[in-house]
Amino acid sequence: MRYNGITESTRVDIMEVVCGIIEENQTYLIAKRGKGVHENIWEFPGGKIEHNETREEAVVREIKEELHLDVEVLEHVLSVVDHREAMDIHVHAYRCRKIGGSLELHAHHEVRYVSYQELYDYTFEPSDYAILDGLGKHKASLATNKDFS
Ligand SMILES: Nc1nc2c([nH]c(=O)n2[C@H]2C[C@H](O)[C@@H](COP(=O)(O)OP(=O)(O)OP(=O)(O)O)O2)c(=O)[nH]1
Ligand SMILES: [Mg+2]
Repeated sequence: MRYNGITESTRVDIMEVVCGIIEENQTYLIAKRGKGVHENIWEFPGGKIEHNETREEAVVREIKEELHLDVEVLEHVLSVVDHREAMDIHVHAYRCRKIGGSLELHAHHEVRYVSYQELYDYTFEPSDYAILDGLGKHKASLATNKDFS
């Protein structure tokens, strides 16, 4: 069978995932994955986009479900593609700000707020290092914007 000119054997499924980079006082929230797939890997909280929701809505929902925090999405930072054997994972990363809620861990073993430099001391999903680099570039451009404090 063919899908848009691509044979079935080469067709790659795509999983669309969002994650939120929650900033607080020049630090960023990272979370250590709990029991299940990729346990103990550090990540930015998030997950799969559901039908009929925007990426921004998915960030807000996932962070509420996983950490019981209310966040406001500030802006898109970067989207990366992780080519896995079974599928391609598209990860869309957004800067966020906490606006409410009290931390509860529903999907992770632990969270930490760390500085930008400290992020590189942790083991993330391979594709997340591109997000760290993108965040660095984003920070640099924001620093030149006087409207950003
Ligand atoms: N949450 C999150 N997932 C990431 C990141 N980078 C990355 O490659 N992924 C991958 C890991 C997973 O294979 C995939 C799906 O994310 P997830 O496991 O958090 O999805 P979810 O919260 O919807 O999980 P579930 O309800 O299906 O248990 O995305 C990241 O920074 N944050
Ligand atoms: Mg998740």
